Parts: sequence; C-alpha cells; structure tokens
Amino acid sequence: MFECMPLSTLRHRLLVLGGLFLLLLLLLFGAGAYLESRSALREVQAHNLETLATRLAADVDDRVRTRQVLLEQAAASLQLAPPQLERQGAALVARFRDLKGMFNNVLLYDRNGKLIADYPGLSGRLGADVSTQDYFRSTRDTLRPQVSEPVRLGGEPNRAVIVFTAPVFSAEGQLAGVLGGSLDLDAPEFFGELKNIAIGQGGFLTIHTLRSRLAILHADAGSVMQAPVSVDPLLQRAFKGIQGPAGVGVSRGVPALLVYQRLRNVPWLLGVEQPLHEAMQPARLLGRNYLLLGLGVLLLLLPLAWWGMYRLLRPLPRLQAQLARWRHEPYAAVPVLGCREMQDIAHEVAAAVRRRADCERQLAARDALFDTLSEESPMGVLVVDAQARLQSLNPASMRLAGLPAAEIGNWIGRHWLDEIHPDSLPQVAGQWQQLLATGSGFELLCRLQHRNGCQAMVELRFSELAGSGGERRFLGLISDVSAREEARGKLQAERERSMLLLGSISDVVVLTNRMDEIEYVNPPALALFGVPASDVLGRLLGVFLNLVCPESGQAVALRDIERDAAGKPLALDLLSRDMRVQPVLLTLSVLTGNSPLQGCKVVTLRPDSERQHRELLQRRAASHDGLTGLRNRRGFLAALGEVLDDNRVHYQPHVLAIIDLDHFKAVNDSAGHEGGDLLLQDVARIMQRQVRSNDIVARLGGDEFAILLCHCELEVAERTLRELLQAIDAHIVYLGERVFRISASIGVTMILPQDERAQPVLSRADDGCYQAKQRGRNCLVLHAGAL
Ligand SMILES: Nc1nc2c(ncn2[C@@H]2O[C@H](COP(=O)(O)OP(=O)(O)OP(=O)(O)O)[C@@H](O)[C@H]2O)c(=O)[nH]1
Repeated sequence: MFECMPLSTLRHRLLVLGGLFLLLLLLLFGAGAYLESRSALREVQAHNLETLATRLAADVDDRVRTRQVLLEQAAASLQLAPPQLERQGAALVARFRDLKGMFNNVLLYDRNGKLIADYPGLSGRLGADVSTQDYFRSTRDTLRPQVSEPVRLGGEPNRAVIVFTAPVFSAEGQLAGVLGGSLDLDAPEFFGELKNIAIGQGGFLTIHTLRSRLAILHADAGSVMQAPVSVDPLLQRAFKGIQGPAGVGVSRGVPALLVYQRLRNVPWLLGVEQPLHEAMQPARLLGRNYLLLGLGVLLLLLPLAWWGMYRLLRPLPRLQAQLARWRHEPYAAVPVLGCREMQDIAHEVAAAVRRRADCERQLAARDALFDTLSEESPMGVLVVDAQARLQSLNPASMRLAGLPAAEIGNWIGRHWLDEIHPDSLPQVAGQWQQLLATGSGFELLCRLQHRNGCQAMVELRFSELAGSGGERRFLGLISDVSAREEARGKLQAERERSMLLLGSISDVVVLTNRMDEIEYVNPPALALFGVPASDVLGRLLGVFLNLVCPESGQAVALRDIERDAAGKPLALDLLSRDMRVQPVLLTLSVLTGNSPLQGCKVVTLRPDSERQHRELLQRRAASHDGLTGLRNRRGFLAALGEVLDDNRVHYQPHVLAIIDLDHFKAVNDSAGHEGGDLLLQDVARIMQRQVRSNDIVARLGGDEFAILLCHCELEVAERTLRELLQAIDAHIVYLGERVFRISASIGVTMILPQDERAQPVLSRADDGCYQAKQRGRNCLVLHAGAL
C-alpha cells in the first residue's frame, strides 16, 4: 500500500523535498525582499512627504506674506488724520484693487474699532465695533500688522474668517485707524485653493493655528474650527514646536504617514497626511509580483529538478540490481558501478552479505555437527524454549527416560519439567525459574521419571544458548550418574571405615599431597602436634615433625627419608616443642599406582618402646649399682645436688648418713666374693626397708653406703639410723653351713642452710663414719659441725 503512495520512491521524496525547499527559499526571499522594499519605500514616501510639506509650507508662507505686504503698503498709502480717514475711507478702500484680489473683504476701522469702510460693501455692516476683538486690540496696542485667530462672524455662525490687519498712521505718525483684510475659511480663494491640493488619492493638507490649535484647513469640513479630538503624538510634538521627520500616526481613524511644518510668517502649523495603505501600495504590488515571479520560477525549476533527480539517482537502480544478484549469489563477482558513495555502500553490503553467508555456512556446519553429536552422544541433550517446551531432544534423552527412541517426535513441544521425579521437582523448578530470571546456568543432581518404574539419578546441566536471537533457547545436558553415585556412596562408606580405623589405631598417621602439605591426620597425630586440625591441614608436614638421627644428632628431613629409606621403618628421635626427645619408629611411604593419590605420602609414627627401654636401662646403669639396684655414687651425687639446689631457694632440713660395713673383708675372705655379694644385697634391702620411700639409699662403692633422709629432722634421722644399725646387726646370713653376721659404722651430718656443694657435706658424714670406726664400730657418730 505504501508503495502506491506518491512518496514511496526516493526520487519522489527528493523531488517533493526539493520543491518544498525551493518554495520555502522563494517565500523567504520574497518575504525578505518585500519587507526590505517596504521599509525602503516607507523611507522614500516619508522623505517625499517631508519635501512636499516643505514646499507647501513655503507656498503658504509666500501667500500669507504677499497679503501682509500688500496690506501694509495699502495702510501706509492712506496717511490721513482720523477725521479725513473717516470721511474718505470708503472711497479709498474701493481703490485698493490689489487687495480685492487677495482678500475676500477689505475692512477699514477707525482707531476705536468702528468699521468705517468695507469692500465689497455689505449693508448694515458699517459701524460694527471690533474694539474687543483680539486682532484689533493687538494691532492697536503693538502698532504692528497682525494675523488673527479664526473668528466667527456675527450673525453668520457657520462662517469663519482669518483677518489680516495693518495700522494706519496720520502724517504725524499717530494711529488713525486699522486696515484689515479677511479670508473666508470656506471661500474658494486661498483656503479653497489649498484644500484642493491633491496628495495622492486619499491624502490632504491641514493647517492648525498654534495659539488656539483650531483647524483652519482640513479635508473634513466638520473638523474646521475644531481642535483635534485625539492629538496624535506627532501633532502633539509639532504643537510644542518640535519639528521632526515624517512618521506613522493615525489620521481619520486609519494609519497614515504624517508630517508637520511650522510656517515662518504666521503661527500656523501645516500638516500633510497620507493614508499608510496608499503610501505603501507599491510595496504590496512588489510583494505580489515577487510571489508570482517565485511561483513561475518554481514551476520552471520543478521539471528541471525532476530531471536532475533522475540523473542523480540513476546509480540506485544499479545498486539494487547488484544487491539482488548478491542476495542469490553471495560470492558472485558483480562489477560495482555508480558514484563513489554507491560503490562504498555496494562494497559494504557485499561484505555483509558474504559474512552472513559465511555465518550461515558455519551455522549449518555446526548444526550438522550438533545433530551428529547429539544423535551419537550417550548424554541426553535437550533444547527447550522459555516456556519449558522441548524443541529438540536426542535418543539418549529418550533412553534416560525409559522411552523408545522412535517416539522422539511425539515429545517435541511437551514440557521437559514433566519428566522430573516429584521428589526433585521443587528444586529443579526453582533453578529453572532462576535461569529464566538471571540467565545464569545451573547444575544439579536429580531423579527422572522412568517409564519402567525405576528412578534414574541424573546430573542435569542447563544453560542459555548464546546468540539465539529474539527467542530465548536453553540447552540441557543429562548424564546418567546412577552407577557413579552408587560407587560414590560405597567409596564414602569405605572412606568412613578407613577414617574410623585410622582414628582408632594408636600410631600417628599423616597423609600429605605431592607438595608435602598435610591432607589428613588421625587423632593421635593431632595429639602429638598439639594443635587443632584446622591449624594442621594444608601446612607442610616438616613444620610439625622435628626429626633427629639418634646416632649423629643430625636433623633428618622428610625428603632425605623419601630418597633413602622410603617404605622402611626408621628409628629416629622426635623433638617435641619443649625439646623433649622421644624415640620413634617412622615409616614414610609414597603412594603409587594409577590413582589420584599417586605421589602422595603416608607417614606413620610409633613410639620405639624397645629402644626406649634399652636407653632407660643404660641410663639406670649409669646411675645405679648393678649388684644391689641402689643408686651408685653418680646417681646419689645427682640426687644430693638437686636437694642442695632446692636448699638454696627454700631451706628444708635434710640429713646425710654414710654407712660403712665393719670388717667386710673377712666375709669375703671366708665366704668368697659371691658370699660377700649376697651380704651386700641383704644390707641394701635392709636399708631400703628401714627408711621411707622418699629417702634415697645408695651404694657409694665396695661396702660403703649412703642414705639421704629428705625433709627429716635430726632426731628422727638419728632414731631411724640407730634402728638401721640394730637391723643390720641382727641380720644373719646363712651361706651353706656357715653363718655370718655383720655390723656397720654410721657417720651422720645435717645439711645446713649454707651448704651449696655436695663435697663438704659428704666429708662431714665421712668424718663421722671414720670416728665411729675409731670408737669401735657398730655405732653412730653425729658430726660435730651438724649439731
Ligand atoms: N664381695 C665383694 N667384696 C668387695 C666388693 N667391693 C669391695 N669388696 C671388698 O670389700 C672389702 C673392703 O674392705 P675395707 O673396707 O677395706 O675393710 P674392712 O674389712 O671392711 O674393715 P673396716 O672397714 O676397717 O671395718 C675389701 O676386701 C674388698 O675387696 C664387692 O663388690 N663384692
């Protein structure tokens, strides 16, 4: 329908537009020329009117002046005394031929204002008194010629005159009378002549007196002897004596060009008025002519413009043909013709058409690929629209839903959400709505309805297809994960069992990744590290395992173990954070095989009890006597040193006793060394039995013993030691058939507050023991320094 319209083609549009543009141009030009010529015309007309007014004012001035001069000359020629003037006046006035042609009436007054002669004579007029008239009085008072204001004549209310006066003097120079000449305002002479001056067709001349502002000449008879009803500003200004250029005002109710001139010889204001429409008529004619001319030019130009457009737009049909060819044959080599812009457009369109053809080919290839992949894919593939209606689906989708692949066509257009199991439907529908709202895809596990009653566990992924144009489309991928989920469940159960197992064993177990970062620790490991699991996981194992070689005392790095002793138990010392040494058996295993854990490391730690026991024995042997099991001298000195250290801080009463067996050599000699050993063991047991458990009993060497009675007053100690003496003395040893008894000598000393070293204390006790020997043995001596 649009193509049938006259403006359906570009050529028509350009033609109409060009025509309108030309018309507008012509109208603008015509309007401009009309306004410009109107303005110029107004100036010219104003100037002309001013020139005319100047000339007319000069003419009226001349006419008035002529009458004044003639009247003055006539008055001067009289030169009579008043009586003679009265007698001869009538005859003399009749002789003034020149005056008769200039005035409508010639009048002679005596010096009192009485009319004594007139021409033409009018019956009953002689004797009239004008002594009260302004023109007479001013002539008499000033003795100079005057021109009166318009005066209405007595008895003739519609007749008004202007009276020119000149004084008449006697030979002695006295005022003898006044000679006057009157001009009728409606007489054909003077004012009638002026009134007949044509100013265009509707223009006219006006004269107002400046004193009374009465009109004495006007085109409207009714306005004569009237002051202007509404005074135009130009006239107002002229009345005030300001003589300006012509201007536009209102005359007789219509706009008019007005100009006013003041006369030189008489106080009159001459006005020239011309209706504005008449003055500006040439401008209107000019405007009309411009318009006609413009229309003519337009009519002439339109065919020319049509032809020009036709020529200009000729490349367009060519371009159209080229484009039509490319539409069907995108890769055809069509020669590009026309102007440069058309060639550019053709090139651009050709490029776009070819790009589109390329895209279509690629899309077709992709569609084919997609169809093939979709057909062969074990994964379900769906394409749905925004209303959740299936647009396409592959055979795998049908299989997953337990449907025959042959019915695939029946499922196009159905809602895919109907195939979701009711248990999963709320979650899936929620994600679908979110996808519609935000466009961001989702991925979740759900169950499908299955026609054979099973519930297939699937992994569902949905995302919006990019570049699907105006219609939104969504791609869904469905993978059957039933087997995977089952395996995952088993794996999870297995994992839980493993965790339980690892948690229940007492060995420390740590699993690291390939970078030695901790991934798993069991509870004993956490207890060993002394930090919560959150502080352990992800950190390097070396941070928590401070290992030292027990033989060399050198630090051992995990990578050294991995390199040299992977998989073998290693006896190492583990240094705790408080620098305690714990013997451990460490095994570092690197996981192998084709699994995600390949390269990860398992480190197990277990306390090395055997070595620990061995070292304990070694340490005990160093400080204890092998025969009696009591501390040896080194062990005793260590214990005594600790007591003395405590003593420095806080003094407590302690007592030291040195016990030496009497004549033990004789036992050895009689019972042999073994017998002597048995006796020594018996004495040791007696000593341990006689003292408290916190007291320290030691064998210093040979048959010499020492007892440190801790936190013990001297009296109690003495009593205990005396009981010990009795117990030793009472002890009988049977060796075979022989019987042995033994006694002991005891030296006792108190540990004093000032005692800092062991040696002086031991010396005091030794000294006491020596004295006991001296006193005959089997006795106890308190060292004097301790009392
Ligand atoms: N059976 C045995 N005898 C030892 C051991 N160590 C040292 N003796 C002996 O103990 C005896 C110590 O004798 P002395 O203390 O010198 O003298 P004594 O015979 O006890 O006489 P007095 O001390 O003066 O009363 C020596 O004969 C040593 O050989 C030992 O471990 N076992």
